[in-house]
Amino acid sequence: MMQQPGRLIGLGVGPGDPELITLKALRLLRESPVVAYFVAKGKKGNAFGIIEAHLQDAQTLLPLVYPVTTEVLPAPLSYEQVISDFYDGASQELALHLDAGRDVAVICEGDPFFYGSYMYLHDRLAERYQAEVVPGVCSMLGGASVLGAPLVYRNQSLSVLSGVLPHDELKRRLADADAAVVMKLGRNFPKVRQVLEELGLAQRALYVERATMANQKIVPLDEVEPMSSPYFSLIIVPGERWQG
Ligand SMILES: C[C@@]1(CC(=O)O)C2=NC(=C\c3[nH]c(c(CCC(=O)O)c3CC(=O)O)Cc3[nH]c(c(CC(=O)O)c3CCC(=O)O)/C=C3\N/C(=C\2)[C@@H](CCC(=O)O)[C@]3(C)CC(=O)O)/[C@H]1CCC(=O)O
Ligand SMILES: C[S@@+](CC[C@H](N)C(=O)[O-])C[C@H]1O[C@@H](n2cnc3c(N)ncnc32)[C@H](O)[C@@H]1O
Repeated sequence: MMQQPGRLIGLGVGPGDPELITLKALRLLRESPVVAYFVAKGKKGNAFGIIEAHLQDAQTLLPLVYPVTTEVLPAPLSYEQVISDFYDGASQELALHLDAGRDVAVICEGDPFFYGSYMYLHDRLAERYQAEVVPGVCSMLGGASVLGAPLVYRNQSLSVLSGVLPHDELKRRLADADAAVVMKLGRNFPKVRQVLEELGLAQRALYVERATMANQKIVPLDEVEPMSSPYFSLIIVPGERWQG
């Protein structure tokens, strides 16, 4: 008899506070024989840190270690190729478990479909295997909560922007936004702050590092040390308050 393949599960575990995991994610995490997680070299993994207290001895752990995050690659290696090969390899590793009938939960910090690496596994595997995605509280909502910043009132629209965007592109989009969230700061921080200053938005903008995590830090935007901003930080420009 053919072995019934396992399920691929993209499991959002929330932005950091272990209590911000959903009941459904917790149940599926406990039921999954294999737990995979993305992690930067030499680090513990943010998603892993959120759920590790719930793991049981019988579960197989599958760390998927990024070959590169911020390092400059020597020619002829390109970031896109190295990352694409990495996702190919990770998908094959997962497929071995799925083919053997084992469910694999890929735990994701925040939400899996919101800038999560899980998306690249999903794109490679979801046509071949049954895939289930459990949404998580994403970082911008965790950030808005700890900053005490209502995001959008009434008919305002929210722009979610990547700090990786070039200066002019970021400026054009921010100039048009009622309210905005800028993700992926890290080395992009000085450029993002510069744009906010040029637009006169710096006073309204709020900055948080590792929102809801134990080492969360909220710093006034003009006091952030430019080169110390971690990748896990974001800026919120809340919508103008509506006197309802
Ligand atoms: C190149 C760069 C640019 C960019 O963001 O575009 C980038 N990651 C950078 C840095 C960085 N990444 C991480 C750390 C350690 C953080 C720490 O632990 O403190 C650091 C910083 C460091 O190493 O110092 C870990 C990490 N990365 C992702 C997750 C979440 C997840 O996997 O869900 C986690 C946490 C896993 C966990 O721990 O739970 C996910 C993504 N990161 C991607 C790209 C995309 C994948 C590649 C692709 O497909 O292109 C994707 C999927 C986002 C996407 O799709 O856009 C940027 C350089 C910016 C710069 O120049 O400063
Ligand atoms: C690869 S994306 C992952 C997003 C995640 N899947 C989510 O749902 O929020 C990484 C970016 O999310 C933001 N981020 C994730 N978690 C964060 C947190 N706890 N506090 C602040 N920013 C966070 C940062 O801007 C970071 O550069």
